[in-house]
Amino acid sequence: MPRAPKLICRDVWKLYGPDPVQFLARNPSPEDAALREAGMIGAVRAADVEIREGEIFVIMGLSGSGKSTLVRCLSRLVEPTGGAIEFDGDDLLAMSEAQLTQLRRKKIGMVFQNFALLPHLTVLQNVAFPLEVQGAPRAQREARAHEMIEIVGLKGREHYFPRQLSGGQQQRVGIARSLVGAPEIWFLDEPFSALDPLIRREMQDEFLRLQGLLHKTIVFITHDFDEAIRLADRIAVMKDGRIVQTATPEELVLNPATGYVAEFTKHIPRGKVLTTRSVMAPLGDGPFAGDLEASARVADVADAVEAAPHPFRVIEAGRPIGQLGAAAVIDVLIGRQRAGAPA
Ligand SMILES: Nc1ncnc2c1ncn2[C@@H]1O[C@H](COP(=O)(O)OP(=O)(O)OP(=O)(O)O)[C@@H](O)[C@H]1O
Repeated sequence: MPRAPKLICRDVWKLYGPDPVQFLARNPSPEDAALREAGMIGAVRAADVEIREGEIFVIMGLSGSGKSTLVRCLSRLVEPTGGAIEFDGDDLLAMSEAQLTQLRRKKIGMVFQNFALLPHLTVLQNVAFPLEVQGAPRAQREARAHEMIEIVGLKGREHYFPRQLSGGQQQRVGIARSLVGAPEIWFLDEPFSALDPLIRREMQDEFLRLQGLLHKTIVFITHDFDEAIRLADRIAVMKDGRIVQTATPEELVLNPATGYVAEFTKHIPRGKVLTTRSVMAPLGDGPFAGDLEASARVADVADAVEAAPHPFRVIEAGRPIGQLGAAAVIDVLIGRQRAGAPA
């Protein structure tokens, strides 16, 4: 079902250099050479993004590609040089400082790579802090903070200080704090990149569990394509300030728009990304071993399909649309392409 757009940005630019607003007015769509000549850095260039309600939208790109600058433009922590941004249908760029402060306090939650906790406050005080800034009464803010601490699995550690917690636990505090004001949109800027790989994976699972409970609209920055495909509904790939492709993980792998995107997707195990829908064969007469959802990932159904004596039917919206047998699953898992095969 198509979801309503929550945040839309059109032709957003952020240039650093001498008099960027004037420069962009004179050159509405400057290419590399024009930027270089004028001594400009094109941190974000002509970004078009539509973030839909309830989706996990991942912005992926290497260091310096413009991810953080773009996300900061989306909350106007950085002032865009040009373009248009709408938040819930309101013109973000027309808002006053006071309106922006309200918006950031009430509707936006943020989590950062370095946790950004206040070292002299306890877990409880850190999590309750945004509500304190808003002037909520103590009992109310502590009750709400306790709720969030429990939801991120830190019950019992309310009175610890950040230095007494592991990195993963500190980030849980950061997550709880970002959620305490019940934001409508949640920005996470490389939240797990300071964590070691095992904890990082655990936190990704935890994040997906939380999203299953909370259904937030999420903008998640990462430079790690593996992380992006695990978490994303859609991914925008950035390079040199530009968004080179916005697509589902599956579309990125099947139809990379550029060689650059193809390079990123090359090492991804296809079974983790491809769905049964994109690798199924036309529906035969049976017999069938059972039914699979069209949106299920091949890796998740591989064991069942391989062990069964017959193919499975692939079902979409309650109707069979194709079939999937062991040979096709094995092709995906070992990366073998057959002539005429769908993927
Ligand atoms: N205040 C600034 N002044 C000048 N250039 C800047 C400024 N902020 C960012 N840039 C430049 O803009 C480009 C994009 O930076 P940005 O931090 O958005 O990239 P990123 O993809 O988030 O990188 P990272 O993953 O390393 O955080 C970089 O070339 C950076 O040097």
